[in-house]
Amino acid sequence: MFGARQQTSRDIFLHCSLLTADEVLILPVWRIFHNLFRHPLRRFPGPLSHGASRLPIVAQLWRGKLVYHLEVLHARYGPVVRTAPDELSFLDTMAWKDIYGRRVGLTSGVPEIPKWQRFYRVHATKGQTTIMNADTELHTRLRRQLAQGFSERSMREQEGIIGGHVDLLLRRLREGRGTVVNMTTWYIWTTSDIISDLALGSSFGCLENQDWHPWVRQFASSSKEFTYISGLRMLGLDWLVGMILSKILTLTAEALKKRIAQGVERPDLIEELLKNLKSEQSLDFESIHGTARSLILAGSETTASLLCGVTFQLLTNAEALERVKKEVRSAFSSEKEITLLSVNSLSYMLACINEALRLYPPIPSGLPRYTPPGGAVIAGHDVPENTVVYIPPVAMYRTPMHWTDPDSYHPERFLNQPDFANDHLDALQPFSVGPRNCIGMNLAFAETRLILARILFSFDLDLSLDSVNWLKAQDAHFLWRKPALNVTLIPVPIPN
Ligand code: HEM
Repeated sequence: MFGARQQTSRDIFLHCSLLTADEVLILPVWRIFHNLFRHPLRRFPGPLSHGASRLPIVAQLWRGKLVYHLEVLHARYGPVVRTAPDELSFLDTMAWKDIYGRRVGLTSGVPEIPKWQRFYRVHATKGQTTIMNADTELHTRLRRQLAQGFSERSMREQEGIIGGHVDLLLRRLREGRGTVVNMTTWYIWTTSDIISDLALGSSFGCLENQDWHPWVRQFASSSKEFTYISGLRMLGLDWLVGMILSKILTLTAEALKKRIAQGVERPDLIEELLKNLKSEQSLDFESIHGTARSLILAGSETTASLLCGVTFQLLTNAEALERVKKEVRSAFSSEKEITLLSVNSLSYMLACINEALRLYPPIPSGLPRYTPPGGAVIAGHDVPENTVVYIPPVAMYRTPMHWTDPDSYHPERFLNQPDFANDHLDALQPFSVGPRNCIGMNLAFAETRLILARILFSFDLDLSLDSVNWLKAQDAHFLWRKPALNVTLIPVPIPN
């Protein structure tokens, strides 16, 4: 009996070692064979190596070069490319609506294509659900409750909070008169202070202290880690992710608890979520906390990138800089006149911002969706179920398929100039489209317009020599890894 048990254990051990060998050798070979010769996506164009395995894409992601790599692949293989065994990348403008623009709910009859959770779970703590990764039902609820905080009316009420931080930024920049300042840092500090004030009820205080808040510093330096985690998930190594996540995520729970304890009405982004905290419809604390953190993650680095991008483009395009300065300085006679509302009349400056979004989209990486049972039709292609699909923004915004002189900065393309009549302006969707598009778009535009107009009104700017190549070959780890953007600011005399 004992012998038989021993025999069984040995059998199991042998079997396990065979299985391991299987996994290491036979399964991958079989899988590669399957991916290349039997997989339903085999008819789509793309490099053999990418059709065989996801490793080449993950390697580019980890190197921070994926956004450029996708540009090269599309230039070589056309508007649809098989970028991994079960993955397609699209450059057709119709794909925006087909991938992201599905309507939720019975009236439309077409459900949304869900987010690819292997990618989206990365930003949550273990098991935590946020607006970014919630299923359709919870997402609809969260979005409805948050929408109020992002309405036109709320933004007018928030002007005091936003304006206060912008005033402080301008004061700090004046203090450094004539010296070289790193605008990357000032912009990140400003947008982080604004969004923390609006999402948590108290500001991180970076501008006040002229120093990094630990959370902001951690996020600014952790985008690379997020990409590593993302890649591990894509390769199916979730257990490793669990170990790493708990180390790099800091919780903002304390600030939120204080905001709840205050109990006051405040025109911020989470007022509506907190009002319902005690009702049956309410979300639990962790979901609110996760969502508040998502707001900060989504709203700080992105808006700072847009500000950096437009500043850099203007400082390297003298004609555009002169024209936008003239527009701003002739529209206002004092800083006080520059408000969230009044900046909307600056049509050339708005075109400059749009063109900066094209050449430097704050979210340069594709946002992956996963086709549901039955598959989907995308840009006229029948795509089978369980396929990862996305639009790669950098490739989309720089392809000659959609843009005249795509690598140069021409704000005029957004002002109906005949030279750019063949441009496909609807290819540019930096805030995405559909039910999961950016809820903070108006806020991002408002902050960017206000800050840019105030800076252009108050300073002459000069790019430092060491920042002339700021944009060239910047790595993208989901978000850009922005180096220092060094600029000299000369205060313009204030008119009497
Ligand atoms: C220039 C700045 C910004 C850009 C380019 C941008 C872009 C985007 C994009 C492309 C998405 C879709 C993400 C996806 O499909 O996974 C998104 C979602 C989101 N953004 Fe923004 N964003 C910006 C600023 C902001 C700001 C200031 C906030 C304010 C809190 C914000 C909050 C959000 C939220 C909460 C979502 C998720 C929406 C949902 O799932 O319903 N974003 N953003």
